[in-house]
Amino acid sequence: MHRIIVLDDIAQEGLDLLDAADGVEYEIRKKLPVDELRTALTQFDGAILRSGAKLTAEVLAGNKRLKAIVRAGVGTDNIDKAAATRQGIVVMNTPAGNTVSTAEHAFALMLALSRNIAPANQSLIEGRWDRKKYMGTQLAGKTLGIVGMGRIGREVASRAMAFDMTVIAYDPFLSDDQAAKLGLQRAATIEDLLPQIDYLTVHTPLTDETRGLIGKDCLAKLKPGVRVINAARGGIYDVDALVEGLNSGQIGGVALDVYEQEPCTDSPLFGMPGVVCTPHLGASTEEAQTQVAVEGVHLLLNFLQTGEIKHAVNVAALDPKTLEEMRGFMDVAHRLGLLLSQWHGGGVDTVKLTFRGEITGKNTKLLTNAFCVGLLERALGEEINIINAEMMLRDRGIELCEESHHEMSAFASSISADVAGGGRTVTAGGTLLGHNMPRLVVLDGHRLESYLDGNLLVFSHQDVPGIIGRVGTIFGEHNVNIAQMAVGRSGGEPGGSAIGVLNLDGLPAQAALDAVSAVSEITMACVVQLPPVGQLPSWLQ
Ligand SMILES: NC(=O)c1ccc[n+]([C@@H]2O[C@H](COP(=O)([O-])OP(=O)(O)OC[C@H]3O[C@@H](n4cnc5c(N)ncnc54)[C@H](O)[C@@H]3O)[C@@H](O)[C@H]2O)c1
Ligand SMILES: O=C(O)CC[C@@H](O)C(=O)O
Repeated sequence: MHRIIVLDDIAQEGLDLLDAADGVEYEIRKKLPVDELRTALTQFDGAILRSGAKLTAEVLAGNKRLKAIVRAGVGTDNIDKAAATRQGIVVMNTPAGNTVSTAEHAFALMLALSRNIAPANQSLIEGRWDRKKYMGTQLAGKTLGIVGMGRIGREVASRAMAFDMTVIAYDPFLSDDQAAKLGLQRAATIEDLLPQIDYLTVHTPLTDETRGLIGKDCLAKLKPGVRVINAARGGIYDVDALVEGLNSGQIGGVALDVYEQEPCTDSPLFGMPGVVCTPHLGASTEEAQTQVAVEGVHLLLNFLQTGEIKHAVNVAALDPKTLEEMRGFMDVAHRLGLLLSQWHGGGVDTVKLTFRGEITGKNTKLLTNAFCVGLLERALGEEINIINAEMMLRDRGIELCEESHHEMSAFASSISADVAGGGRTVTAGGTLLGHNMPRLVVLDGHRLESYLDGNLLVFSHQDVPGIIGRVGTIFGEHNVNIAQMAVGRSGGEPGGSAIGVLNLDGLPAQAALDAVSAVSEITMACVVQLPPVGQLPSWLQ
């Protein structure tokens, strides 16, 4: 049974889907204090929320059950994504469901500012007929500056053009070609845009870069009387600068839907002339809320029931078809990680992964993540999965580098990994035979073909006659059956170094290992434990 917690109001259509889903139960728990929220979250597999609940690092700390968080909406700034990633929790959003509603709200705010809708309404209901006082400006013929030309920015732009406005936009990802296709002008920098516009609207996420993006310096570059709108995130405009600009007349009007701290019932801007504010209503339409709730619930159910990852903001997407295609090689990568963590022995500083052949045409990030899980899971146990593995590795100061070479080696596709640290570098290469037969094909420069399956004895030795026989005898004496055996020599010539890999039916006793290690030609021997072939970790099933 998958348990889902609903942390904010979501549309009934979304709840109906939860009611109808097999093997799912849900609880609606809103506005929980931090301690209760932390405890509650430990009892659920998935969570769905809007912008009300705050999933901080503190709230997620120590949670071993939660696997997915879905934001029914766009902005995920109320979720600590680094903390979620570290705990292996996938965070997904519904990027497009409220785009049009939010663009329309930004536009409504722009119109409200231009025609003094809010103060004129207030004055009328207070008994005055102030037609002269509320003289407005028309939008046609004016220039709108848009910072952030993603989904919402583009919808605002097309509406502005329909109102006969000129649009100038700044977005680091907007090219001249795209701007031309959209019928607008591209500004190379925000500073270039500011002196040319009559209205300014921002449609960026709140990031370290956009926090305080429009502050005193920027506002000073505006034409006097410019009207500014924010239906993106509080914090993008500097509120003190807005107050100062309104007082000096540099700014003609301010419309806000969003605030640095929400809920926000107190702001120096509230009540100032020329200010109109709404309580984060951009996405509050029936249409948007139905879309984000339905899409969000589908995302959560699909993830919990099939492992599909779509619209994730902290990991690569993983749909069932890709998982099916990649499962075999992800299994190889995971087994190589497990093997090298045991063969290296610990104290890893760097990891280099090389992908060759056909597999490079696929999403090799999945292979990287699967390898990292294998490398770390003996140390970190069930806490690690393909969502958090790379971050966990980097958090431990381990450098990771990945290379892809389209040309094939001896195999249609192969993965090789170099793991270095503490003065020792170990290398393993693997491939997949058929759909589900993972093979080790190189170990520390020695070519071989060994099953990546179950308990292995790996031993490096001098390539002289009699070694295999002696190891076989020792294991015979200790009643350990050898199921398969592979030996590889460096350079292919006899007499150099060699590596043996034995697949054992059981784990050898320490006395057997000591006896093997005591053979003078054996330089190193180690038992490597891998899952039996066909036994997949939960994230690969
Ligand atoms: N008021 C609401 O209810 C409401 C509803 C939906 C979304 N939002 C907010 O609107 C934001 C935008 O939503 P979207 O769907 O258009 O997102 P989006 O990802 O499609 O677009 C964001 C754009 O901002 C650009 N950008 C990022 N940093 C920038 C910078 N420093 N300068 C200029 N451009 C920059 C990006 O390149 C991208 O094109 C969301 O992040 C969310 O916070 C608010
Ligand atoms: O949940 C809401 O209504 C706010 C949504 C909006 O801010 C978003 O980022 O999608």
